[in-house]
Amino acid sequence: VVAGAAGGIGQPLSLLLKASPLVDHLSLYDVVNTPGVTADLSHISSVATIDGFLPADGGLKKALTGADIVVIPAGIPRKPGMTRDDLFKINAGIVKGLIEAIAETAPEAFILIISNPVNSTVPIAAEVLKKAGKFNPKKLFGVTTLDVVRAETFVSEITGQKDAAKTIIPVVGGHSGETIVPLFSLAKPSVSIPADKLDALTTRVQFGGDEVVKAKDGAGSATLSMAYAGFRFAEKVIAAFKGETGVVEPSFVYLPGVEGGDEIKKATGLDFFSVPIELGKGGAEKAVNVIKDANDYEKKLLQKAYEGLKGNIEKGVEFVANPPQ
Ligand SMILES: NC(=O)C1=CN([C@@H]2O[C@H](COP(=O)(O)OP(=O)(O)OC[C@H]3O[C@@H](n4cnc5c(N)ncnc54)[C@H](O)[C@@H]3O)[C@@H](O)[C@H]2O)C=CC1
Ligand SMILES: O=C([O-])CC(=O)C(=O)O
Repeated sequence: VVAGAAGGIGQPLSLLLKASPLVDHLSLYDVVNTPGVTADLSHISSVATIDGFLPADGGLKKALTGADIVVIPAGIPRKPGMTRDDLFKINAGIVKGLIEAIAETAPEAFILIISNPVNSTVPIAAEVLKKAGKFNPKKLFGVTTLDVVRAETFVSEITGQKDAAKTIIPVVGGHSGETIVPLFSLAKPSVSIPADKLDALTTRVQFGGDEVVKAKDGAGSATLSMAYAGFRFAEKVIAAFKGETGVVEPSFVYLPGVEGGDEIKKATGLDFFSVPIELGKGGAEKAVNVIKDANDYEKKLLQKAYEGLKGNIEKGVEFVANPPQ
C-alpha cells in the first residue's frame, strides 16, 4: 500500500513499485486523485495488480486489507524558510490517523514512514501502535534512505567513483539538519576525503533537503530522489521478507525493540535512532552499533544529533499522550 499515493513522492514511488517484480499487488490510497493515478499505472504490463481508493466508502480500510507493507508519504512538504518541524502541526495528525487504521486493519504489516518530520512521526506511530496493543518494533521504520543516497552521491563527486551506490556509507541519527550524521570514516570501501572538503560535504548531506526546497522555489521538496530512496528501502524490506539474506540499510527504529538496540540506546540516551539495520523475514533483525566506531570529528556531530533528536522524539510521544484539543 502507498498512503499518499497521488502526491509528489507518492506517484513516482507507486510507479517504481508497480514496475517491481517483487510486488504482487499494489493498493493506492490518497484523499484526492487516486482514481486517475491508479488508472494510469494499471496500463503498465508488470506483474503487480493494482487498485486505488479514496476515503469515501471505507476506502482506507479497503486499501489496507491484507497488506504486507504500507509506505506512507502522506502529508504536506516544506516551502522555502520552513523547517521540517514546521510540518508537525499538520502531518502529526495525518500520520496518527493512518497508523490507527493500520493498527485496526493491517497490524501485521511493515510500516515505512516517509512523512516529515520523521524524527517525530515515527515516535507518533510507535505510541499509536502501543496504545492499540499492536506495536511490533521490528516492523516500524522511519525512512532515512535519502540521506544515505545523498551521502553516496556527494562523496562520489569527490572520489570520482562512477557507480556511487557501490560505496556503503552509514548515515545515522535522525532525518533533519544536524540530526543527520554521515560516518564517512566507516565507508566501505574506505574513502579519502581531503580535510578541507569534509565540513562542506557533511553539511551538504545534512542540509541536502534544503538544496532541493530552494531550487523548487515554493513548489515543494524532494520527490523524485525520495521516490527512488523510498523504493530502494521498500524493495530491501520485501526482499528480506521473501528470504534474501545479508540485506542491510540504515533506518530510524525504536531501539529497545530491536536486537542490539539497547546498547545504542545506552550510548545515545534515545529510544529512536537511525543505524544500519540487518533486515530479515521478521523485519529489523538487528541494529548495528556503528557509532562506537565513529572518529572524534563524527563523535562531535553525534553529540549535536542526540540533543536535537531528544526534543523531536519527545514532541511525537507527547502528541499521542496528550492530543491537542
Ligand atoms: N523521509 C524523507 O526523506 C522525505 C520526506 N518527505 C516528506 O514526505 C511528505 C510528502 O511529500 P510530497 O509527496 O512532496 O507532498 P505532496 O503534497 O506532493 O503529496 C502528499 C500527498 O499526501 C496526501 N495526503 C494528505 N493527507 C492524507 C491522508 N490523511 N491520507 C492519505 N494521503 C494524504 C495529499 O493529498 C498528497 O497527495 C512530506 O511530509 C515531506 O516532507 C519528503 C522528502 C524526503
Ligand atoms: O527537505 C525536506 O523537507 C524533504 C526531505 O526530508 C528531504 O529532502 O530530505
